[in-house]
Amino acid sequence: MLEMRHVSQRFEKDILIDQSYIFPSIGFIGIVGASGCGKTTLLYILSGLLKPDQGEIYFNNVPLDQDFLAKHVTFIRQNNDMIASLNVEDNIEIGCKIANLSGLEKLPGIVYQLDIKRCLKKYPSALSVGQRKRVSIARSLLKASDVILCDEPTGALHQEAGHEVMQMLKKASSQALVLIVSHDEDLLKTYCDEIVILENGRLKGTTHEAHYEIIPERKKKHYSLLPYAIKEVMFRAKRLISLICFQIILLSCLLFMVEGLHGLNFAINQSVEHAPLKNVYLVSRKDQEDFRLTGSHIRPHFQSEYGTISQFPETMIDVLPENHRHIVLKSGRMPEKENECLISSSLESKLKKKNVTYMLDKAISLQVVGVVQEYFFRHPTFYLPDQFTNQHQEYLSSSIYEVEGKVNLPKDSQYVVTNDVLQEKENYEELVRMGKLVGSLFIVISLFTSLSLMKIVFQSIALARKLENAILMTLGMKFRQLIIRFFEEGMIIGTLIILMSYLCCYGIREYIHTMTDFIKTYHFQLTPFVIFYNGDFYLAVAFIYILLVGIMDARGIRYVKKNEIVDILREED
Ligand SMILES: Nc1ncnc2c1ncn2[C@@H]1O[C@H](COP(=O)(O)OP(=O)(O)OP(=O)(O)O)[C@@H](O)[C@H]1O
Repeated sequence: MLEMRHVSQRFEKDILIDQSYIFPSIGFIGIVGASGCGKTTLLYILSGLLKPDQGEIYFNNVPLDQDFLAKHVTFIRQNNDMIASLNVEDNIEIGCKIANLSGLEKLPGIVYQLDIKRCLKKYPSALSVGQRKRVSIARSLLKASDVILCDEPTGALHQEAGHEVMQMLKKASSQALVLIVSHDEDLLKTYCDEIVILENGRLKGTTHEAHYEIIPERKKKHYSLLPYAIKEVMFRAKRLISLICFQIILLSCLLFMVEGLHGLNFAINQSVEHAPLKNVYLVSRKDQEDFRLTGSHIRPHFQSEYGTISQFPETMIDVLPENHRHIVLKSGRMPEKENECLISSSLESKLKKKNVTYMLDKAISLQVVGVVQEYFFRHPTFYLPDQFTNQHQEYLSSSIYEVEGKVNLPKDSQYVVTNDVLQEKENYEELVRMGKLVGSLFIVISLFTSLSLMKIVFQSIALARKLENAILMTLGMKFRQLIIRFFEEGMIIGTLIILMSYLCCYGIREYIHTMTDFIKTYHFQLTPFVIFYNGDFYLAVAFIYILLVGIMDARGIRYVKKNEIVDILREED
């Protein structure tokens, strides 16, 4: 039983003046009145969508709460009361799903009764006005609404269809209170049990005796509205496609840049780790004078530059350290005799035969017995064994010493200590640091730009969906549910973008892997599927990004303020 107690409402004029009225629990009641007298406003007040200036509405002697609309009411409007992204079946079921009411199994019977089976998979845009009304009535029947509020349901229908709708509503009124606003008094007189006239803020009709009944609680069933969010995203795909593509390109670039820098760092470290001379320090005096430095793992520097390898005049010649366990050979073995040597892998392809000639004071024949694996640093080098220098003492310097290992280095500050490998590492690291700085700047600027773009797109979509969201609220959707819906949609879009970006990035990596020379040099380490050591980074990026897109989309809720629902609906009317 729906009851008004001392309800007053005023806009520019009085719509309702201290009105108390009791509607019956079931029955078909028509509401008539001059245009602009407030009939639609009365329906909004009775549904709970509009809080009156004064007074209160009671349903079964209880003031309306926020569940009233969802649980007990179906609002049938003259124009649009359907969700464009959902087909007819979803549009009928959504009433129950929003309110978490069971009873979906009744759908086939209701569809048959209203003769809309053929339309079930159609979208609202493909329906006639009459079919739309049938869908709205089906929604109210499926939900077993106690109150059905109809605002000019036959307004846009031709006569025959109007009668059909009235017959259906009449049938529904045997189990519910159907309140119908119409200008067609004859139609109302034909079908309605009673007619109430709204005039000068007063309701003229037969108010009923208070008769409260206990309405048994409807069986609850929890439904997820996520499938509807997915359908909404698909429905808006055309508007989102350019945004999504832009985001994918941007994110792929960012990920690829991070990958590149990360790979570069990795490759540099690996290169240092296995560089033959990584532990060899050259020690000289600041004044360049000769001196004597003795101790374990210390030897005079071999001045290899006094001679060249005849076939490779530009290459470097170094002496292998005593401790060479860290050296990785690509092929062959370590030298065991004085005339055996190693070459770095960048020389391998140029070496025609295993024997080379070292032009020192005389021509010395060397045999290449192994190839040193190179990582990031690529230096065409010949590595001579320690024994070789023993045979050519005249080339040992007395002003530069080679010291293996940091612990053996002299502490005195008059010495100059250098290590080519570490020096090179520092130089490259400096470059990577600069790359990171520029990269971070690029990331911040492009993220800011792309998020601003996203904001504009989401804003325009949210504005276009104002009416649809208001309709969802007339179906009983609560503000909280609407925020979650927006948020879910944003997360779906974010997830889509992230997955596509990772795939795209993975694709680029795979492509680069086909360029073997490049990859040998730069060692890209892309791990888009969050498996390896930088997995945490990708997971964090994905999580933050998806959350951010969800929040940005949820901000669209500000265009559907609770107290503006009625205004949005009125704008459409
Ligand atoms: N939210 C609002 N803000 C300001 N004025 C409003 C608002 N809602 C309704 N009105 C005004 O209240 C009056 C009643 O409007 P309402 O739409 O309820 O009348 P109605 O009887 O349904 O009219 P019609 O029969 O032409 O559809 C109108 O003058 C309208 O402009």
